[in-house]
Amino acid sequence: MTVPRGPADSSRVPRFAGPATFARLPRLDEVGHADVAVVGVPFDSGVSYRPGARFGPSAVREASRLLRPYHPGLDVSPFAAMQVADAGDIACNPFDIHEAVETIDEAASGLMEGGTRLVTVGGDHTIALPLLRAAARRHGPVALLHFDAHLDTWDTYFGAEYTHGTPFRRAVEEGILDTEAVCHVGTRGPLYGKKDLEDDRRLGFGIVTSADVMRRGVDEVAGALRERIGGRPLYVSVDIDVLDPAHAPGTGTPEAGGLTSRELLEILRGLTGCDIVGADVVEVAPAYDHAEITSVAASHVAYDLISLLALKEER
Ligand SMILES: N=C(N)NCCCC(=O)O
Ligand SMILES: [Zn+2]
Ligand SMILES: [Zn+2]
Repeated sequence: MTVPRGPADSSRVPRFAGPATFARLPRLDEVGHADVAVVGVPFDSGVSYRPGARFGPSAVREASRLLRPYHPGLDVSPFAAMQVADAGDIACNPFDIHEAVETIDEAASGLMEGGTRLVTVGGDHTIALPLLRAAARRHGPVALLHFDAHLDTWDTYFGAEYTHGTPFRRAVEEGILDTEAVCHVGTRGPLYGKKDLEDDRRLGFGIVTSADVMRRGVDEVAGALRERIGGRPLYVSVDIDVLDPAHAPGTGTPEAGGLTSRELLEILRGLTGCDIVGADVVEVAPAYDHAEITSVAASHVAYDLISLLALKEER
């Protein structure tokens, strides 16, 4: 039997028919081994404000039905260049965050055996910590590009160490990030105090704010990021709230003054040549969405990340 590859043929099966996998790709159990697996983590017990990101993975899969096989901006057909499959969802405990973090780490590590790279769809930002642990176990401390309205380097909320506002402080404490190359992109909005920024700087992070992107432009920003990252193994974490609420209303902690989806996609496309070892797209909360604005944006972000991985495969 031939192993399926790439999306179902949309001239034979309408895009809107059948159960949703990401981009109508085959399931991992149908292909055996994948170069890249898209995996959902329907977990949102770490949120500090609006809940609902547990429904992100299924919303992003639904919104990804219209993605097409060729990426003109990057000149690549990602699903032809490599085997990309949908690994389904990691089922984790919604009542016990510590257990969920362990489950995500173990499941991600299992999926990465044999060299599969993961593009994970959340879920709230808590999940980045176990995903980084799994990435670092395989690659050593990784460089991090973190697209977000928020720093997510706060210490604790209500005494809790694992929340969607704290994954990157934990990651630095654990030594799983290469702090020579860790950077937030798109941050903005009110903070708890000036100390948030001082702590963040002390942890090693660079910041390109949302306003910096507007003033400097996407090409200059992407060039500077590329230079800082160099040849290091790179993890890319995209909190969809990096986008302006006009471009991504369906999220839990929206902040005015964000990136456009065009700016975000163009910065990502500027990362060609970086050694991306894993990525996530998190914080899509479909209950606050309209007309799939947010889940369509997230599906395109995931598609661009997969396309960058495909370019790496082609070289
Ligand atoms: N959306 C994420 N990941 N974090 C937001 C935390 C903001 C706060 O609770 O103040
Ligand atoms: Zn955020
Ligand atoms: Zn975040």
